[in-house]
Amino acid sequence: MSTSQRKTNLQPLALNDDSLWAEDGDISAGIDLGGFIQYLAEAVLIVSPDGVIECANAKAALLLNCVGQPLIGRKWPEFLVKRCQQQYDGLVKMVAKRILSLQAGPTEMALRCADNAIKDIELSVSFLPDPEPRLVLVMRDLTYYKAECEQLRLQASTDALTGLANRRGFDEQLQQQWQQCTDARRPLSVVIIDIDFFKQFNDRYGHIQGDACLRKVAGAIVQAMPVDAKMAARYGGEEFALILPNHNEIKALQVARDVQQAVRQLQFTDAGLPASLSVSVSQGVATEINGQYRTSMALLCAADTALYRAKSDGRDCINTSS
Ligand SMILES: Nc1nc2c(ncn2[C@@H]2O[C@H](COP(=O)(O)OP(=O)(O)OP(=O)(O)O)[C@@H](O)[C@H]2O)c(=O)[nH]1
Repeated sequence: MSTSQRKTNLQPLALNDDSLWAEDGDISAGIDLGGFIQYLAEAVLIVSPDGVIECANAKAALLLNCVGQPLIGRKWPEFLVKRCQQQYDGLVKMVAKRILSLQAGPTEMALRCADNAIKDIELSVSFLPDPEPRLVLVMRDLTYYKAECEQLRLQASTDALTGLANRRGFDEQLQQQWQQCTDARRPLSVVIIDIDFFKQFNDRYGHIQGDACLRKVAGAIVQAMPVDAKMAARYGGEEFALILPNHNEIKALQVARDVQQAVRQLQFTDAGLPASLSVSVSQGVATEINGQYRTSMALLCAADTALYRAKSDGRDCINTSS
């Protein structure tokens, strides 16, 4: 390939192609790289192989929270958090040994900006071998993207009506707690809580009031939860569930009694419903303590069976799997 072809056609060539380094031709000859990168939409730095910043565009200064401060001559890796400095050094070493191709990334890294703010970025590194090796770093700010991902992750595991965790959040947390408690041979209890005669409530007062009732019951459950409980979730329509790590059956039963009391005391007069109206819940409790359940799902099934018995025992009561 002629030098003139290479000037206009920057393909990802292999770095172990010795001709790239041996030739005298300047791949960027005629291009004012410092001026050129000012026109780019991305944050771009041009650095020497030992990390000294030679050019930076305005977007890069903005990303590094360095506007109005000198960037040229500073060591670029100092803007990376420690773990990423090692990662970046490794990358450059591989380039020096010509293991990597001309481009690397995008790789997720974290910046420590001039004002010490930490920013997640995606970094792409391209290598300009001629006339002397330089690295072109393109950085994309992931702050907005990460916040949005976190927001979506939270939404995906939250019940919109009550603000409690939903079934997905519950299942994930139960699996985690199951692992931790069984590994450490500590007890783990689950409680399933079901509102009694909720269909009648809906039929009599309407679904809007039914929704308000679900929110009130959720609030009562949260209020009754001990601080070391791991999660209260809306498990289904009018069903809730608790994950109680380090709770043996006696402790879990006490939590269920507290929930029972908190729900019994709920008032609905603020919603214009009769002062005499009360709501109750039936609950099933199951505890894993000595390996009697093989999986978290088996533990949950046992709590569900106990709940079923509480319903047939007349409701507003608590049953255990033992
Ligand atoms: N308002 C409202 N109602 C719901 C929601 N999800 C489920 N439900 C209602 O919950 C009721 C559950 O009825 P059932 O399964 O018969 O249970 P129940 O009437 O509580 O009877 P028992 O559980 O046997 O005491 C149904 O009427 C559903 O429509 C919801 O998000 N909002």
